[in-house]
Amino acid sequence: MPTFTTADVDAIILAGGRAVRLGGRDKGALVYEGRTLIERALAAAASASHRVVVGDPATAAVPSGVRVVREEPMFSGPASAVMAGVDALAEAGSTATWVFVLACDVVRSAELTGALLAGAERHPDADGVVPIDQESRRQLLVGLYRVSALRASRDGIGDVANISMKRLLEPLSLVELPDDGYASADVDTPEQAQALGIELPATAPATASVTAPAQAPSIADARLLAHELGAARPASVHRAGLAAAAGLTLADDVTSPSPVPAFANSAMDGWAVAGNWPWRLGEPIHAGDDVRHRSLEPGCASPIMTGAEVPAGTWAVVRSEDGVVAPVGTGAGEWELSLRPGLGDPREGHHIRPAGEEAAVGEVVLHRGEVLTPPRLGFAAACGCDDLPVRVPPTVDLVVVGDELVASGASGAGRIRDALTPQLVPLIEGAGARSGSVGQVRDQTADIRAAIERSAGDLIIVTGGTSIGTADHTRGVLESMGVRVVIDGIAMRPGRPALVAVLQRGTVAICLPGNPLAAMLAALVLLGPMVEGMLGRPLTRLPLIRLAADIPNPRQGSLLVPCAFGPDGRAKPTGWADSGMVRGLALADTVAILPQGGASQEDRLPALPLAWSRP
Ligand SMILES: Nc1nc2c(c(=O)[nH]1)N[C@H]1C(S)=C(S)[C@@H](COP(=O)(O)OP(=O)(O)OC[C@H]3O[C@@H](n4cnc5c(N)ncnc54)[C@H](O)[C@@H]3O)O[C@H]1N2
Ligand code: MOO
Repeated sequence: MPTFTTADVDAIILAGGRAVRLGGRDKGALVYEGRTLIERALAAAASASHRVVVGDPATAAVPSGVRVVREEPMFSGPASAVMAGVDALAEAGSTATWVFVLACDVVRSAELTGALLAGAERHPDADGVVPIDQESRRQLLVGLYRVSALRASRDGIGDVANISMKRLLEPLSLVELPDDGYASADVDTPEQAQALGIELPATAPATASVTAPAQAPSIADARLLAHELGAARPASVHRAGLAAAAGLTLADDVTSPSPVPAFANSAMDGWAVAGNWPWRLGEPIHAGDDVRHRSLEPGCASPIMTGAEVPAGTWAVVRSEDGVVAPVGTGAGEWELSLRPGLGDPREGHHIRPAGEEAAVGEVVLHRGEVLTPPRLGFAAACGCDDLPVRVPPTVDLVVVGDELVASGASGAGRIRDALTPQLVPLIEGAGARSGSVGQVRDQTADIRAAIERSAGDLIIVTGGTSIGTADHTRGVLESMGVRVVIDGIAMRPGRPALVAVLQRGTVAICLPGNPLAAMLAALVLLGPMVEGMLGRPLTRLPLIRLAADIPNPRQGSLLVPCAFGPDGRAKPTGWADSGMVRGLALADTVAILPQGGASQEDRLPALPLAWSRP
């Protein structure tokens, strides 16, 4: 039983921030999947007792009955807006214990509200529940908070204008709710809006071409964008036999065609027994025997093998080491079974695996989006499945650009051995995609364009030529092809100049810088999430690691550092980590993501996992 009902819960929709990165547009009025962001947030809190929007009363379009209030002073920040909402709810006569705070730009908050309520029910002493995203950031603007705790915090602080949400929530004891699917992500940039298909009214230029200025997304945002872009691709589905399905992704939920186990069976070698002992011994039962026409009479026992079906009437199974068989009376060829001295009567069902213990007929046993691991294939077989609905892995074509590159032998005399193809092809396969055509092309606009146009892949990876040198043509080629750019640079080094664009025919192109470490790091950020999206898998959460020593990062954006784990489990830089190098990553177990400003040994840092390395 819920400890509180939704009548105890109000909602504050935050819709009044200055959307600076969106060119100052009114975020609440943007339309996602047919509804404005304010409408979506209100719908996410549809069951709330009272709902209030904190935004601009002059422009916010809300249904009748929903109040719009404004924080004082205007634009004094989210904490101030939340408390304006709390006051407005009290004025409206609400006495609810809990309040949802939903920023309208968290377009998928509806996916979280149920879990937030459940979290508050599970933790009755908590002051709030907040999602924690894949980069271990608390998403405070899509939370459920105890109203009295918010008020008490404000009373302690005094003026909440321009204080952070973190500060307002400091005294609250919050429970974290893992948000594995990025449902708590907000729409901050034109790229994110575009990736979601949100049209931006023309108050400011949206990113229309490769050269349009755009803010480089963080690694977290780049992963999210790549995943969303992948997920937007139409799914291709087929049925695969179990052997062929290994490692593929389920396209649909799978229900069990039979109960597991299909029949009640013995968990031990011993005797099936019925009634009181001593039991008279009957015919043995072997695994595979059909016992539908047999039944065990009271006072009888049948020797039974592990896994054999127990006949009707069986009370329990006695293990072979727990029973003693002796001739009956003077020994007329009949035998009886007794329990060893000191053992109590068997309890009903002892050592019997009941039918349907693991799965019932028709029960969903495997879920859409799950990868078919060896144990899941075994489970599918046990359920009686012969083939499964799976997603067809996307094909990824690789175009390696560079006049100087050679495919074999040593570098020298202006020739550089191609060090990317040998690592990108297995990276593609390891991500769950199929490697398609692999070709090297010259630094010529026409050649690069022809390679991209020829590709029949679901995704094209182009390496090299992303920079601004006279021989760097990749950007120009894309521009001339009228692509839609989704990512133009990632706020990280090495790997900053990566580009993600959607061709007019809908195929996605990932352009990686030519420097080998930069290319691999950008590929590690973008490729896995994009393929996960294409396969209908959730976005993998980044693992958290600890450093062996502090590492500074005085420059802008994240610094990516290939590291090896020491015996103490701490990550130590491998060295050889300049953008043009290849050795450092070859020695690495993980890649630490250092935020701007650096990180200390105390921090738990997100890292790019390397699928081939030990954890
Ligand atoms: N004036 C500026 N120059 C550069 C900038 C900049 O901002 N201003 N950015 C630098 C950064 S950061 C990177 S990363 C690189 C990106 O370069 P490109 O994507 O244009 O790549 P290329 O010029 O084609 O090659 C760079 C380097 O990598 C070698 N390479 C290329 N492909 C391979 C391969 N398959 N295997 C091995 N090595 C490869 C190539 O020979 C060059 O040495 O630009 C900086 N410059
Ligand atoms: O970003 Mo470049 O990728 O630093 O080397």
